[in-house]
Amino acid sequence: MTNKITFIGAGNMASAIIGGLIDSGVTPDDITATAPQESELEALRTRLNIQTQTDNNAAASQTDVLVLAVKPQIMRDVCEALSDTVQQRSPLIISIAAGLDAATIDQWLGGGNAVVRCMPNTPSLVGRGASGLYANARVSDAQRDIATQLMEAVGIVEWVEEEALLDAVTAVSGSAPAYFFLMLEAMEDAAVELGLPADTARRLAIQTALGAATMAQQSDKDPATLKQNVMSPGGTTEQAIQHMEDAKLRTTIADAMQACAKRAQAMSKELSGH
Ligand SMILES: NC(=O)C1=CN([C@@H]2O[C@H](COP(=O)(O)OP(=O)(O)OC[C@H]3O[C@@H](n4cnc5c(N)ncnc54)[C@H](O)[C@@H]3O)[C@@H](O)[C@H]2O)C=CC1
Ligand SMILES: O=C(O)[C@@H]1CCC=N1
Repeated sequence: MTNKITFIGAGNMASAIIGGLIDSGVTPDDITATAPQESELEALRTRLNIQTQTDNNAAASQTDVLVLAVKPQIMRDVCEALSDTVQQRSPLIISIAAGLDAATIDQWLGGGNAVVRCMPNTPSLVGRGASGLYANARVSDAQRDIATQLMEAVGIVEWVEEEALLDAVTAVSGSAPAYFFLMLEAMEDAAVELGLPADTARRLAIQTALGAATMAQQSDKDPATLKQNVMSPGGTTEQAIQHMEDAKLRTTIADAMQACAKRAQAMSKELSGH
């Protein structure tokens, strides 16, 4: 990628993506990150050798790709302050903010922009991210490729052709690392109840999650078959799974994901004002 990329915001998600880009061979000199405080940028500059800037417009005026990586609640102010520069420079806009639609971002940036909306997740920090992407009508095929390359530097990319489906992406991957962390917490606690030391329980549970995910990824069998393969008739796993089914774990997961997607829709209304 020979484009200049600027990140507005240098927090968790921006630094994860920047780290991945550098690992994948992007020249640090081609990457700029901005934040209001020089102190936050200093660590990133020292660690990754990238360019940093406290002035968003100065950074945006030199860039081909502008990644908006600030919290959704301050996005309007940040975009409106950037709109003149963006109108002059016309970079590809990539917003990673939850619950803010492409049309609203475009409008805050003065209109007529190529906007990609991206829903990443925090495992991007370790190169195991999963991102859903949506492009508005102004985004060219070449710009889609740039967005794909950018997010593939930190994990897998899935494009959706309807913007509303990003709410489902938020439910199945954006927010979902937290579901698995909850499962790890609960398994560790239960194993301690069964007598194991907490650190032993944690290591075993984490390795098992990793192993199961790796098997699911590498096997040509679906998760239902892989589950069945662990369950000997009349054995131990059958007891555990029967308990989860009786407790309606599937319904709980479905309800949780519906609530997640609904919150993404509501945030969109609250933040865009329509
Ligand atoms: N954390 C997560 O799991 C996910 C977060 N997101 C989205 O990513 C975006 C960023 O989230 P995080 O990185 O977690 O937040 P964060 O709080 O770690 O980072 C926000 C960054 O914005 C900077 N900032 C604040 N005001 C600014 C301004 N006026 N100009 C430039 N930079 C400014 C902060 O200094 C900080 O570096 C959010 O919109 C969030 O919805 C999306 C998917 C997952
Ligand atoms: O909880 C949130 O709103 C953000 C978006 C997806 C993950 N974290």
